Amino acid sequence: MKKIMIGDHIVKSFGEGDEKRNVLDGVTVAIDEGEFVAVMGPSGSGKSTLMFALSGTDCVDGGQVFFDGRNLSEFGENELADMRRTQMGFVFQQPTMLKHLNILDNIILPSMRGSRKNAADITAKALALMQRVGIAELEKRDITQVSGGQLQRAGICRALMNSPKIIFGDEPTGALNSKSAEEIMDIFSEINAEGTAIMLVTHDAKVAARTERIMFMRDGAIISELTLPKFNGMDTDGRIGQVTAKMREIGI
Ligand SMILES: Nc1ncnc2c1ncn2[C@@H]1O[C@H](COP(=O)(O)OP(=O)(O)OP(=O)(O)O)[C@@H](O)[C@H]1O
Repeated sequence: MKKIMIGDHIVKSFGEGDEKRNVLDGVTVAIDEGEFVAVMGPSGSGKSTLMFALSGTDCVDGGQVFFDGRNLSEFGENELADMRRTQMGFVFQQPTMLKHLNILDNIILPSMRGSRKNAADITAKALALMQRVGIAELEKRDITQVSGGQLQRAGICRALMNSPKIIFGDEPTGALNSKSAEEIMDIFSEINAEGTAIMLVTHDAKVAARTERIMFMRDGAIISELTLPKFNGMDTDGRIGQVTAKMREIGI
């Protein structure tokens, strides 16, 4: 299977002089095309830092990162930003949206920038995505007039606008109630079933149990992994049980 993302002995440090410490301490990780992975670990173990390093959002202090076969260090700053915008999707705990724009405009705005596609095509794509995730009727709504779950669906639409090869999600269900979280995970499962790789950082065993490989981090290193069959809607409790048992075993 071709690797879409490779991190080879990534080192990332913060601080200066005596205060300097490695938040990622030589992490090696590879994600297959179309794979669905989760990263778990205690607060401060380096999960988000790993995600930012792999996505080229932050530069690394050591090691190398490859996306789709290309070393990120070969990219200029603009090219890297362009690649992130067109080939990667990002979903955060709280989608950052502009208050003076409605939901639809927030979804299409990043795609309008520097795009060769015309505005009508971009809008049509956004409306199709909104339909798909169940928020079609909210296109003209203000972002303050929708629920957290609806806003997160809009965030997912925005992330999908350019048909990315990989989606990075940092606690995408962290601010949602359990029903909304499950619905959002259903959407991620669907997106993954269509071939998009997904990497989610999560503290939630229920979320991780929907993926097919969980990397467990502690102190800037991946200390263990758990692989599961691709989720097909069955045996949810058994999968959650496996994740929690593994967490207990490694003391997370
Ligand atoms: N820009 C920064 N400057 C200095 N230290 C940082 C910076 N970003 C992260 N850190 C430190 O790096 C460590 C790892 O942070 P990171 O956000 O990756 O952890 P995490 O595992 O995602 O935690 P959480 O589950 O709480 O989100 C933490 O100790 C954090 O304080």
